[in-house]
Amino acid sequence: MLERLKDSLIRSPIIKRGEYNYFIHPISDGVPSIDPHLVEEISDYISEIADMNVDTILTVEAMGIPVANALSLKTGIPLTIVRKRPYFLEGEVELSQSTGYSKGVLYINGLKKGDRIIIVDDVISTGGTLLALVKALQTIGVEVMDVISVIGRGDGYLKLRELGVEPKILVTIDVGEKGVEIKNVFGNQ
Ligand SMILES: O=P(O)(O)OC[C@H]1O[C@H](OP(=O)(O)OP(=O)(O)O)[C@H](O)[C@@H]1O
Ligand SMILES: Nc1nc2[nH]cnc2c(=O)[nH]1
Repeated sequence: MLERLKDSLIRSPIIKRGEYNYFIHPISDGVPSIDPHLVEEISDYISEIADMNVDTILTVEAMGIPVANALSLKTGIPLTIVRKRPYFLEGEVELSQSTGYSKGVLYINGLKKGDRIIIVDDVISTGGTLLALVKALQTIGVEVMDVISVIGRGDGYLKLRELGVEPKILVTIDVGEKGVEIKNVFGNQ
């Protein structure tokens, strides 16, 4: 399972962002191009393992969008995108995001107390993005039914356990200067 994802990951080129070994992959970067069959393989798999009894699929700009949109089209569930710029709408929630190589601010619009959602993102590394996002969602009173990341590296995902969330990571990798190795595939117990 997830053969296209695994095969494409082990071919990912690595660049340095400071000291950080950054892998470049279509799902996380849109580079060189995104194979729709790869996106379909991933969104099909997510629809089978996630709680899809939700009001909306939530993703984070930018690279969570291709997979989350495919899942939305497949299930007919609306897509909500957390943006990197404000809209100043009533109830907009601002949160700061940090990753292994960047810091930023995110803005949530369109969610209200009691909404049931799943979060779909492309990568979890330090866990900084999803930790801040889940904390903000919990203050709104949104019910986070599942957190899915297509790709996982490092142990940052453990931070989410402080919030009572166990993310479902489809493929866990190791990233060295030489390349990407597959560590685990979700469901491969
Ligand atoms: O677990 P973390 O260390 O937080 O890293 C994961 C985040 O990094 C990437 O986002 P980025 O802000 O690089 O933006 P992009 O999606 O626009 O590439 C990715 O889309 C995740 O949201
Ligand atoms: N493409 C990509 N996205 C990331 N997000 C966090 N770490 C990484 C990485 O190494 N590569």
